[in-house]
Amino acid sequence: MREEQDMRYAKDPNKQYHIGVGAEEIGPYVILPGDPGRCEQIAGYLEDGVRVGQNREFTTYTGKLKGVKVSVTSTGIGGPSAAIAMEELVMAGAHTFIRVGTCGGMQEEILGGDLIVATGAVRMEGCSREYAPIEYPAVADFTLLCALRSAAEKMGVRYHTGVVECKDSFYGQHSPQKSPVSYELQNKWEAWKRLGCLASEMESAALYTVAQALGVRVASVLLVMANQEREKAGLSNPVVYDTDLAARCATEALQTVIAEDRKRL
Ligand SMILES: O=P(O)(O)O[C@H]1O[C@H](CO)[C@@H](O)[C@H]1O
Ligand SMILES: O=c1cc[nH]c(=O)[nH]1
Repeated sequence: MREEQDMRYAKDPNKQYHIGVGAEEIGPYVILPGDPGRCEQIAGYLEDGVRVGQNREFTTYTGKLKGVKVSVTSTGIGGPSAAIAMEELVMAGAHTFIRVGTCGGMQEEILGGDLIVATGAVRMEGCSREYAPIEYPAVADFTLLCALRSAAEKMGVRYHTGVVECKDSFYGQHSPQKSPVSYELQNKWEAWKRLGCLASEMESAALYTVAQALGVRVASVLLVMANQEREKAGLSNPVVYDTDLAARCATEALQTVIAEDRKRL
């Protein structure tokens, strides 16, 4: 685990430069939503969750689960800001992360409202390449995956486990035909589908790769917002925006992991 602090650019020597919070305010376990607007709702699942920082796209709440400090920090959209959040949280002492996000389904059996527990992520984004050669796989932590799957089972919700695809252009996913490189986007999308990718989103590949580089644990649980493949096939396409199910799954899983860590450490 990385222990040194890199505070060269911090305006306040006790706070990380971008996320605007320091070691005192951060727990070792962190839930990472993309949207800052989701932090308060997720913090509602913590004991005594209070807002401890806000800077740019990074909003942070901290409270407790099973008596252990747990934080919620938003990462914004895309790999670069997610990587910054993770790097600074690790420098502030965090070691275990669960991303709670939204995604778009890619296989016809995946419905809006389902959960995806992402075992791995296709690195079609740019950020992870600055942490590991492209041959290196973006995979989630196995303990966290098991805890997320058990939590989803316990909740009795529809969920799927498998690989998600990550890219940098949201509209390249949804309107690839408009892009000058449509030939590449469309051919790759077809390949990801044939390879069984469950859903598309933007941060897991970077987070999984950065976590490997820094020696920390991460996994993602994602709410399927909609499925463009169902729409294309003329099937019903429910659209669900509320990520509460994914947040509940993440907090349930974290409680298990905290209890296991307590026994182990
Ligand atoms: O809902 P969040 O966590 O932001 O995740 C997904 O939603 C955003 C795009 O709308 C991207 O960040 C994508 O990964
Ligand atoms: O379709 C979607 C939904 C959420 N996030 C994405 O990146 N794509």
